[in-house]
Amino acid sequence: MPAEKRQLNLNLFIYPGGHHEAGWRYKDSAPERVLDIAYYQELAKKAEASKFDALFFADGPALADNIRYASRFRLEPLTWISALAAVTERIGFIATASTTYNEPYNLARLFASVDHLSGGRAGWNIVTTGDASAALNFGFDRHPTHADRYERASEFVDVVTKLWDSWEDAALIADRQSGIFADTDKIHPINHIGKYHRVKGPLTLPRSPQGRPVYVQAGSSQDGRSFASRYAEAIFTAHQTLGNAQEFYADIKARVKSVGRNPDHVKVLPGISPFIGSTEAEARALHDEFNELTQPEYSLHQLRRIVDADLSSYDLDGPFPRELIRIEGERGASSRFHVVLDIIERENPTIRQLLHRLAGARGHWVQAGTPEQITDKIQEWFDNGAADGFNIMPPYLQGGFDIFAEEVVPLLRKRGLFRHDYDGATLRDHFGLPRPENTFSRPHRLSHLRIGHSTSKRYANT
Ligand SMILES: Cc1cc2nc3c(=O)[nH]c(=O)nc-3n(C[C@H](O)[C@H](O)[C@H](O)COP(=O)(O)O)c2cc1C
Repeated sequence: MPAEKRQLNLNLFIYPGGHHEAGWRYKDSAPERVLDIAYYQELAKKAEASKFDALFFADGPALADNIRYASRFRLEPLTWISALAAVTERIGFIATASTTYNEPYNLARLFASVDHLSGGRAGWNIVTTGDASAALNFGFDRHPTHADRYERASEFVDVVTKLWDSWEDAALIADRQSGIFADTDKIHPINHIGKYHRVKGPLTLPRSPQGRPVYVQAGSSQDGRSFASRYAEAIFTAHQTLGNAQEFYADIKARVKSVGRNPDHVKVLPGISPFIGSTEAEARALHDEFNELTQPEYSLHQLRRIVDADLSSYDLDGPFPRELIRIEGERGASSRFHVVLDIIERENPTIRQLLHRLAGARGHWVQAGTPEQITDKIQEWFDNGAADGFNIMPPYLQGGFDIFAEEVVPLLRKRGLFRHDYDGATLRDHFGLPRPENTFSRPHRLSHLRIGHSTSKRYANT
């Protein structure tokens, strides 16, 4: 039997008004529905009918500071996905949550609850939060540095992992006859004392269907890559060229291998925002139509956030003043800054051209073409060591997704690149990821467990 052909993983990445910054203004958008659960339930059902792996929701714990011009409010993702899991059966849900502005115990409970209630369909996009203004919502004077945020993130994930393992799989018995509901010998405190967190445990509920929700990571800096190689099972990333995406893909897979993990168990998923037309000219005209709807005040503000240069007094149709950009410090550590710098150096755009390049998807790959051309591009990256799948980022909703589902998905199937139906029931099944062993159940941890055992008895009696 020939080995089964490698399959793409596809997530629908949802921004309420679509990914193009002016998407909410497009005539076929529905900005009046962006707080209506039925709107997202329709989308989730459509993505499930197309057999997508998951829906993905970004987040940050602060209001975007230019909400005047863009549909960039933020619903809380775990609340959001709970309501979507209730009306779907197979599709996964990936919710973003910050390790800088949460506590591990609360977050472990939230995700474990969603994983249980959805039957094993939860994923966690682990972010450290780039938006410094979030600090002011949590009683801090200052946003921690890039390095400190990643250091805290590592300890945070270690704690959450231990909490998710604190009930062994066999701990839940519910035996009417004996009257034993749970085997307390199989429920362990974690007794974590670290630099950032002190957590006794155990968690308030049994191990979840997937063992742990799928660990997703979305930072591509050096710190981000090293974090990803240790923890991530799927990686979201933004690239503009095949070459850059290949470099990232090869680097991540090598790092994963070097820490003794299986590179096939870490899916690299760049973003693509497709403008689709029945001819290339029609697709380009559609893209132009969106760019006409952009508002320079918003676009300049967005650019300033990435490159920290004030361009408001410059002629938008003049050359981009490269000399304003400084690479050192925090900014130089951020991967999105380098994506933008790379566009400036490669394409030498005017300021307006750069604003339009970024308006589509904030530095993600924007492609305008026929369904055939979009399919070719996806296949090119998939076949040439640049991607295991993609975050599909429709420029507007819902039509921007509908056309991808109706026109591109069938072509991907025809080429044998995408599933006709789900094989399994959980998000891990869709991504081809194993269910992780429980760290408390491993034979070599038995001596440790004995210590935990006596403590767990104490816990049980209090
Ligand atoms: C597809 C994608 C989605 C992301 N979603 C979020 C998000 O929801 N919240 C967030 O704070 N950062 C998000 N990020 C940003 C990264 O998590 C990270 O903070 C940023 O890239 C800076 O980190 P880095 O310098 O390690 O790349 C996302 C990045 C990508 C590529």
